[in-house]
Amino acid sequence: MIQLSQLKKQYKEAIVLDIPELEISKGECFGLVGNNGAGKTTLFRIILDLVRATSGQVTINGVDVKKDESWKSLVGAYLDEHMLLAYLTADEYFETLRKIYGLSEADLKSHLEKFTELFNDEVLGKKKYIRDLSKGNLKKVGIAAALMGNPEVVMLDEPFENLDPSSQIRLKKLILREKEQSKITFLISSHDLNHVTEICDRIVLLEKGKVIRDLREKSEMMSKLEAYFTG
Ligand SMILES: Nc1ncnc2c1ncn2[C@@H]1O[C@H](COP(=O)(O)OP(=O)(O)OP(=O)(O)O)[C@@H](O)[C@H]1O
Repeated sequence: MIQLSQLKKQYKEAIVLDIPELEISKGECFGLVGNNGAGKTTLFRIILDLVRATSGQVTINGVDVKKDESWKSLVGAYLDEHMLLAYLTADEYFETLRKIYGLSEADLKSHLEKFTELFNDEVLGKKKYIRDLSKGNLKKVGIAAALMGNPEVVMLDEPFENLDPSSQIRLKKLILREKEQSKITFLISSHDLNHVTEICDRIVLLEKGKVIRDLREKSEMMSKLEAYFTG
């Protein structure tokens, strides 16, 4: 589904990403971990063509993301609040996306119903601009937006960050449900090893831009990651 080849990103002298080969299969829940500055966000930005790699390429369903826009209809992403429209309320924002994605009002209603628990009555119908929402509620809006329009791939950068414990548990359930029902390919970066190992089938560990572990065996993910991070 997503193929990285000979991917390198360099800022002046510093090589911040160096991934010779990596394939993410359809329906996989792919977790990305690594310490601050390891290159997780840079990798997500390159996949979304928000940042250009110094060399190498990313393809989604065989399409080079920097040469063709067709992959964009398959992908939903929430990396940070810059992806939102801060001057709208959450309801106005979802309504705007509904029109962009060509969904019916009923489609939008049924999509947002999936987020009732996660929103916890703090997001919809509030007459509050997105810019005035708490960091956790901003994140919830971004995640709900990323999952709109039946994407085949959903990329979430640090989805658990700033969420209260109840919301973290609700989000985990929601991702697991979507993964089961919609066969979405998830790419999730996280510093929360418990959450990411619980929901992901595969964890890639980045260190200084390089893949140093590619863990697919659920039973040993946590121990291998703990061994690395306690190093
Ligand atoms: N525009 C830029 N100019 C120079 N260096 C950059 C730029 N963007 C990112 N970097 C560097 O690239 C490296 C990787 O950063 P990145 O944000 O991808 O890491 P990360 O794994 O997402 O970190 P964190 O866990 O802190 O979010 C860092 O050393 C960062 O300073």
